[in-house]
Amino acid sequence: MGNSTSRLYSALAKTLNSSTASQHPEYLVSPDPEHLEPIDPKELLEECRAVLHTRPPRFQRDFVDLRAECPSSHPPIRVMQWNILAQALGEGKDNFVQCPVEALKWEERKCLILEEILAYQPDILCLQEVDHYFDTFQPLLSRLGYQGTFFPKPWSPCLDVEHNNGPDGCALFFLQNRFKLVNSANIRLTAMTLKTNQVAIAQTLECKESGRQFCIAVTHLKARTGWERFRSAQGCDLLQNLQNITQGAKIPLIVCGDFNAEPTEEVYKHFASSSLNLNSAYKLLSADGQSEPPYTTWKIRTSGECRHTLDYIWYSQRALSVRSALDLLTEEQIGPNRLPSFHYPSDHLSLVCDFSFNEEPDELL
Ligand SMILES: NC(=O)C1=CN([C@@H]2O[C@H](COP(=O)(O)OP(=O)(O)OC[C@H]3O[C@@H](n4cnc5c(N)ncnc54)[C@H](OP(=O)(O)O)[C@@H]3O)[C@@H](O)[C@H]2O)C=CC1
Ligand SMILES: [Mg+2]
Repeated sequence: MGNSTSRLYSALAKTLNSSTASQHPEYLVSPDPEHLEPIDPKELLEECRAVLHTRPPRFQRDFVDLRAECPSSHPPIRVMQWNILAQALGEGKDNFVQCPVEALKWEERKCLILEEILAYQPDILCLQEVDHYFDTFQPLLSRLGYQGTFFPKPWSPCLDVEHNNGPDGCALFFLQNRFKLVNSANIRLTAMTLKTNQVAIAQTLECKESGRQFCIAVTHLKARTGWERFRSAQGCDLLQNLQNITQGAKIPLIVCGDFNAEPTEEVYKHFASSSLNLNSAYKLLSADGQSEPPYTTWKIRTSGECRHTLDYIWYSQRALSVRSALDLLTEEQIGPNRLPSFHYPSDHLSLVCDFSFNEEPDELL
């Protein structure tokens, strides 16, 4: 084993073993300063693949070119949106009846999540249902060059699960060599003036190459049927916050989230028709550019099969262009037992887009 490999092994092994080594809740343990040196992403990927050697290989997903003729002097901004499935919810609450419990083992599922992130190397990572921020994602991703922010849900349902790892919440990571943080806001969403259990993070970033600023936000709205009006109110509150943060749509905006709402719902319509002038990036994968994908989550619960489009990447359509988007897994790849599985770690698919700034001046938002 070479030096770099053994160094790397200790990095991943440390996060794997931290729960047994600590007397404190795992999520409260600060990373050991000795383990903060940079990691080579290729080496971490190899390490993850070694842990996953008994699992089937990852599925191939291709990027679809959406604006091949779009000339840009700057590299695109790659954004990943992903509800990674909280470990406590997957094991204790979600009731994925066709998913074997062994497929949910954190030691391996963690590596599947990291493998997905390392495979696409996003510049910005917007995650929901993160209940391993402090012990896993923050230490590892910071060593890969990301700056992270975590905002837990005030009353995370993870806390009801025995042997939980702390609350779940939204996390936002960006590559420090590409962006400078200008402004950051943790938002507890309200619904009709009442404080709710759902949160968002919104950050204004400046591209180090182009000097251009934009706002990136991540959220996870209230789940379940019967809560449509509640989600709609949460969406209105988020839009109002984003109006203020973008100085009335002067700053280009990208909003990633698990909205827990189909495109037919009111909250989707609020986002599609807002004065922020947003479009949903994954619509561009459809033949007419007007239809959302047929699913972004697909699972089987005791109540039956749930196939829904709930996850979105919204963007300021006059200021930004989507250069490409990562295709979804096909029904055949997802398989008859649906998600999560030995192949794929979450019940939600990751969405990944490459954005570039349009050449037009900012007033054309
Ligand atoms: N201690 C206290 O005083 C309080 C505790 N709580 C706890 O929080 C919970 C509610 O929190 P809230 O944030 O409103 O939760 P949500 O209704 O938004 O759902 C929470 C999670 O459950 C998942 N989920 C969705 N549908 C189902 C389903 N059919 N079966 C199992 N899981 C599902 C969601 O995943 P996805 O988004 O992927 O669909 C989501 O991550 C309560 O059940 C309680 O446990 C809440 C308030 C106060
Ligand atoms: Mg969930």
